[in-house]
Amino acid sequence: YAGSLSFNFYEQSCPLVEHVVRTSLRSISLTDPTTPAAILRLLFHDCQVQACDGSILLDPESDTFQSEMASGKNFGIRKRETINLIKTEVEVVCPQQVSCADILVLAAREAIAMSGGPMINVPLGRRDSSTSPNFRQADASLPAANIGLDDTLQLFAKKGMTVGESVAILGAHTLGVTHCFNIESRLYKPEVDKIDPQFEIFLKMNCPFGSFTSNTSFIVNDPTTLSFDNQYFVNSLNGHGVLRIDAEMPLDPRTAPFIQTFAYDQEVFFQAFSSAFVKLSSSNVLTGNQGVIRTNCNRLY
Ligand code: HEM
Ligand SMILES: [Ca+2]
Repeated sequence: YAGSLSFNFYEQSCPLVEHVVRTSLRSISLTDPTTPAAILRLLFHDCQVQACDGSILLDPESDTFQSEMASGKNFGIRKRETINLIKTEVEVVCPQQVSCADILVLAAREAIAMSGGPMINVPLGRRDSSTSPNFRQADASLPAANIGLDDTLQLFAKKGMTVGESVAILGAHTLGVTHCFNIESRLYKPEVDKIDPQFEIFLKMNCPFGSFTSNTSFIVNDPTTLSFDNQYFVNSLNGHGVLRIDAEMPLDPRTAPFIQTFAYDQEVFFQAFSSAFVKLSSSNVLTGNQGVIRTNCNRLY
């Protein structure tokens, strides 16, 4: 049967879960301050393939090596092991109660809050996938790095987001980095979107031709890459959007008003982001007795 998500789902079965996720993620982030960015992107990529069901956490099956992580669109995805580490701690206090999918959602909302963003109240009760999507499914479901605005708005409309919420959720790019690999086509292949000439010089200096396979050449997504603030919108208004979508939104009449509002008023951004985050993380999830509660997030059984 399908159940439903609720805000007090673990009140009886695991009242400590939020506390465990919070303290654990905080201590891990002390040793690597880029953890919050990685966790937030990890959540998006989990939710995009099937649903937020922990499928991205599954290791390749030894005989096929065809897990969704084999998709090129998951380039740069990190910290899958962090979720399993937190899961191990949760298993100690409440064995077999909390899904990996919920732990990832809780970790992502802690990642946002600990970086200075809003503390988002998230509904819980997701179940983990009992199947392992392959890289083809991930290829088909994840947006390309050079996706344009129409396709992006369509993608988020499928999660029930308004245009304002779609703009807000991309404010997640207030954290973290983009590897040169992901802007190769923007910089060195004839593309439809125009780059501010000064900024193009900056990008090409940091991502010279031939740097694409390197794991160590990247551009920060906004100047305050460790803070969850509204600088992403200020940055993209100034023509410094790193990805095509970051650059297109301030130029399109459908999205420009939201970019301006969010750049001007961080509180309005935080509110729109919070409702978008709940939609992103609740869409089409497994509940009730669908799916499973994994013991080890990286394995099906
Ligand atoms: C049209 C939709 C989107 C596209 C095309 C897109 C694309 C990308 C790309 C290409 C990167 C760079 C990855 C790398 O090179 O390591 C990135 C980074 C990132 N994205 Fe997105 N993204 C989208 C939506 C989202 C959403 C909805 C979220 C979260 C709610 C998100 C969160 C992040 C974060 C936090 C990073 C930084 C990761 C890190 O530093 O490790 N993105 N995104
Ligand atoms: Ca998934």
